[in-house]
Amino acid sequence: MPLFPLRRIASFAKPGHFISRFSSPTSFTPRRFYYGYISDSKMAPSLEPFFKHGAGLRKAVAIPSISAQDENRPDVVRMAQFLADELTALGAEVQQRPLGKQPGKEHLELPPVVIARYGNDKNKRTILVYGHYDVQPALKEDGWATEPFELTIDEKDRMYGRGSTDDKGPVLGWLNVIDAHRKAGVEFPVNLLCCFEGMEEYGSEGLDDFIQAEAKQFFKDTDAVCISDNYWLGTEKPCLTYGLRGCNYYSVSVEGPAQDLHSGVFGGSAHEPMTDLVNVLSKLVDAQGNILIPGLMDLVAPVTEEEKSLYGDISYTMENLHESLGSETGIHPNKERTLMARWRFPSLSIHGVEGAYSAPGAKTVIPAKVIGKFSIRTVPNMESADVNKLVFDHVQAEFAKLNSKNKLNVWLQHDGKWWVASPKHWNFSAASKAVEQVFGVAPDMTREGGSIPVTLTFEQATGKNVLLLPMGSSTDAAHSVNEKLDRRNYIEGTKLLGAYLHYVAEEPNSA
Ligand SMILES: C[C@H](N)C(=O)N[C@@H](Cc1c[nH]cn1)C(=O)O
Ligand SMILES: [Zn+2]
Ligand SMILES: [Zn+2]
Repeated sequence: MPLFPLRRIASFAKPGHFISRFSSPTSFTPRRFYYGYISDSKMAPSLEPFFKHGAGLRKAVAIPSISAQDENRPDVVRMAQFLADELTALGAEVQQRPLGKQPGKEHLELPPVVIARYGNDKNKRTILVYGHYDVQPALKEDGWATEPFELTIDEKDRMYGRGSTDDKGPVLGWLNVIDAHRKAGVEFPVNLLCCFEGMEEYGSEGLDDFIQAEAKQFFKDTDAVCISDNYWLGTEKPCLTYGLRGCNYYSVSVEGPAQDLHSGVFGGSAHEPMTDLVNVLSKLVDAQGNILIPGLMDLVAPVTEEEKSLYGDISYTMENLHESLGSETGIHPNKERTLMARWRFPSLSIHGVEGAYSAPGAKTVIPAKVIGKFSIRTVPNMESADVNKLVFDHVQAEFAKLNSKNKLNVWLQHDGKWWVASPKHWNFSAASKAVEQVFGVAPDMTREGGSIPVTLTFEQATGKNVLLLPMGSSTDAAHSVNEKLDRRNYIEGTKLLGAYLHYVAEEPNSA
């Protein structure tokens, strides 16, 4: 790896250099835009029209690419086109690959996978980066302080908007890195393959088969994989992530009456679906987070003494937990147990009920059919089929105890496997050096409580090491109201992705 690009990237890591031009709209001129230094003192509080991909994040957030809502499918497709156009303008070879019909919703076409290649030099390593361009649902009336699909920057440089941290900010981070190298005239250190999907928040429908099929085709040159789609443990210290929990997502429906009923007329004389459902849901998990499904915890691999010893050194405090919760309602008394609950043990969450009255005001209706939704985050060594059997048997058994004449159905909506990798690989060493360069600290090695279903697929299909390199922080509220990405994380995170690619280029092969 020639020294020159690394020197350039070292200066790129210092405040005030080219990435910071996107924080200085007032001093923007085309001449200075060309890799020009703009002093920090001129930083303006807003991200308005500066540098293409700062503006790009605003445009991306404005597209409500909600994969879970059928009516937003055209927006998801529009978002794919947006990314494809941006990548093409940056000089990448881009394809939008169809994935066919959505299983169970055959009237809907799955959104395309956007794949791209930037560089094709046999003497360079090839890094495959994955991200997703779909987002969770969001409505202003859910409690957002601002419009969810309008990037809004406050006085503390927090950039609010659905998808800002999960995962449009990180995806655009990769594009920013390409753009910055082109503008700076710095040779790109690796060949980059991109794989950006539009169904991650709905269980990555269709992507596994695509990755398997392309492993020896489009992805064949891959030397390592990097995914930026999770979060730091706190707000100050970056981390590298080597594990994820899996996710089995279930629906349970209860139905009886032919239509909704007047509760004054029929209350007390008919079995009520909502009452049955609430009873069944209450038998899944207790208030301390203990899963009540018999046999489920027996599937979990025992925690070793060596593993336990890793938790003490992680930079995390109960204050970090409280800050990201926005309250002091954590279950466990200390950081070790809290982190184990998040990374090492399964959890069961109840997400909502379809068909139940949820608008403000008092409506005295008995819903005729309700569908409860819950998911289980899985960990080693839980196999999806075993989990499903225990869940289905338990739900049916609890329903039977109610002696209700209603009808219950329970089914799996989607599942994704847990993943744990070895961080002793050049991919992780390169990222660790990049963190030290950009942030001046060694990263924590973490696992993540959330799920990225295709991580394991990439590992198995390519046979290569996978690294998770997060950009956002613990207070970003991904999936929640007021999701945000701090401008600092966006800027420094973009530098981190760029520095990582330079270290990848010079890191020796792992033993
Ligand atoms: C960690 C990642 N950014 C994420 O949010 N993943 C989702 C994936 C998922 C699984 N089932 C449905 N979506 C998550 O962990 O909820
Ligand atoms: Zn995500
Ligand atoms: Zn997500």
